[in-house]
Amino acid sequence: MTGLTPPEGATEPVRHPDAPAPGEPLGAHYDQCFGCGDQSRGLGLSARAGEGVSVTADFTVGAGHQGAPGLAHGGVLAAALDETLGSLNWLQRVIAVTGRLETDFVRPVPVGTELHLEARVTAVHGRKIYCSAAGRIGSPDGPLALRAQALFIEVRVDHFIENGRAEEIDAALADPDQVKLARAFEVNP
Ligand SMILES: CCCCCCCC/C=C\CCCCCCCC(=O)SCCNC(=O)CCNC(=O)[C@H](O)C(C)(C)COP(=O)(O)OP(=O)(O)OC[C@H]1O[C@@H](n2cnc3c(N)ncnc32)[C@H](O)[C@@H]1OP(=O)(O)O
Repeated sequence: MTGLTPPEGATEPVRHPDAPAPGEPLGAHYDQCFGCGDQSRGLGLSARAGEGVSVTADFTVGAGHQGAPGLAHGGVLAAALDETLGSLNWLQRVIAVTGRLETDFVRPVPVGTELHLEARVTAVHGRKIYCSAAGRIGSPDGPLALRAQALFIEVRVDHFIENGRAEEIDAALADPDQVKLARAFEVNP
């Protein structure tokens, strides 16, 4: 029992009526995010809305992402999967954080690789959002390098306000664009 199998009574995911159209870039949820933000040491990952409750994202493995010589670090690849899965929030207009992430590393990923990621929600049960993701080398149809199953848990904005370091939370709360973005996720139809 891994906690990654949707229980009886789980339902199909619902695409929010105001979700970005398929192909539309999702942008960063926070400019200091390691995954999608504007950080020199980050992944610089850019995600786009897909069909249904799915997203795609591209990420180029840089020299700063190595584990073994010339190869991507597994933790960095897991972070890229995590970020892509996190982008599914935009399609559902709920805020959710990773509870569990199980990753299969299927083949090594060399530095310089353009990794094409895809993630989708498979089922929802209360606050629990069951998702899967994959990463392919070179093109969306390229060789499979990564596979993941995940459980995200829906939270309120207060999750960040109560738990984040005061310095960054105060700055985020003083930024009207950031507040607007965060609150938009909490208004459901
Ligand atoms: C204006 C200022 C603010 C600005 C805000 C900015 C906008 C933000 C927008 C978007 C942000 C998205 C960011 C995406 C980034 C990429 C994704 C990440 O990396 S997220 C970071 C890594 N993850 C964590 O840090 C979670 C740490 N964990 C926790 O905080 C808690 O454990 C949490 C919230 C996950 C659950 O805690 P509970 O107290 O709320 O709920 P309980 O009752 O424990 O769990 C609910 C249900 O889920 C199951 N569950 C929880 N964790 C599980 C696990 N690991 N495996 C299996 N089941 C689990 C439980 O068994 C329970 O199930 P049953 O309802 O009883 O059936």
